[in-house]
Amino acid sequence: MPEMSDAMSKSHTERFRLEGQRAIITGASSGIGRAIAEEFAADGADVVVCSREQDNVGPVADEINDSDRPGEAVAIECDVTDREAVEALVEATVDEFGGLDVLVNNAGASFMSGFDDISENGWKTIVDINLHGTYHCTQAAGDALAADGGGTVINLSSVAGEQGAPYMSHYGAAKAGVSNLTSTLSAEWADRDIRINCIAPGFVATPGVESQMGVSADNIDREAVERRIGLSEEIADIALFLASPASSYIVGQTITAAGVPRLEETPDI
Ligand SMILES: CCCCCCC/C=C/C(=O)SCCNC(=O)CCNC(=O)[C@H](O)C(C)(C)COP(=O)(O)OP(=O)(O)OC[C@H]1O[C@@H](n2cnc3c(N)ncnc32)[C@H](O)[C@@H]1OP(=O)(O)O
Ligand SMILES: NC(=O)C1=CN([C@@H]2O[C@H](COP(=O)(O)OP(=O)(O)OC[C@H]3O[C@@H](n4cnc5c(N)ncnc54)[C@H](OP(=O)(O)O)[C@@H]3O)[C@@H](O)[C@H]2O)C=CC1
Repeated sequence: MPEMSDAMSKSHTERFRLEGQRAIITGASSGIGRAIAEEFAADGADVVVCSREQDNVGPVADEINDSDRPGEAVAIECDVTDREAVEALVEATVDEFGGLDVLVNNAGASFMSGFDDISENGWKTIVDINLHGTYHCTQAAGDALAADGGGTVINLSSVAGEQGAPYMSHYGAAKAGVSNLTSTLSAEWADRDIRINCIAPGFVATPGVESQMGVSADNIDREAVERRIGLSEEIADIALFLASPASSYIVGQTITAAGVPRLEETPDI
């Protein structure tokens, strides 16, 4: 009988835990990124939380550190479109925690507009944050992730990048790029033991979506199954799984998390 690997010899609970892991979560001042940081810290990971404004992300680290979560949090201001700032973020993480095991490329933004009305600067702004931000962070973190036996990258794409969503052509194109980078780079970096996966959420109630679309976590039916809006915690749960050894055989995948398809999208049978 073949010997069990180290990972498989651990209990179910141990394989789902992030104890001792060191993670960077970009765009962690709000919404999905904040929920990921909180869940990772609750599961024992030390987290560096970043966003463009120290005043936005500092309170997230304070809240984690003041709670009974076992993981420690450090807040660092970093705009993911700024390569120097991203390199400083990775360096500061390694200095603070002694290494890096998990990178979550969560920072993202969009606005809704018909294609004809998207200016060149508007297009570049969205591609820059969502796609180039992921490029900068992943490239800057590669060596740190490869050290100490490898690491994990979790990207945030979108259903808009998988199936197309009207009035989001810039965002959908950028997120499709994120999804493709996930599969391409996971093959390229397999020999560095860096496992890369991606989550493509549907609509999730976050401050960003609320400001754009007026939907909030307070006015949804959490028990509903059919095409309800999602919660940040439901996306964070997937990130937790993808970061943990329990998902060790999932590589280069984009996992859609969008509830049940709308009835009108169901084909006739
Ligand atoms: C089945 C489909 C399911 C899909 C689900 C997807 C749901 C959506 C998910 C998300 O959107 S997730 C992220 C949620 N959070 C946000 O979107 C953040 C809110 N937005 C912003 O923070 C900002 O608006 C921005 C998009 C980051 C832009 O801000 P910034 O300060 O960086 O740039 P600006 O100088 O304001 O603008 C740059 C450029 O873009 C043009 N622009 C901005 N908003 C609009 C708009 N509403 N309509 C058209 N154009 C816009 C702006 O005019 C500038 O271009 P120029 O005028 O200089 O040419
Ligand atoms: N909510 C949804 O329905 C969906 C979201 N997604 C994706 O999930 C991710 C999170 O979305 P959501 O939680 O809704 O977004 P929010 O708008 O609620 O939060 C976005 C976060 O990104 C940060 N951020 C924005 N631009 C930058 C930047 N240039 N550098 C660093 N941080 C930045 C913001 O912080 P600050 O302003 O402090 O810089 C904030 O912390 C995004 O990638 C989004 O595209 C995908 C599909 C659906």
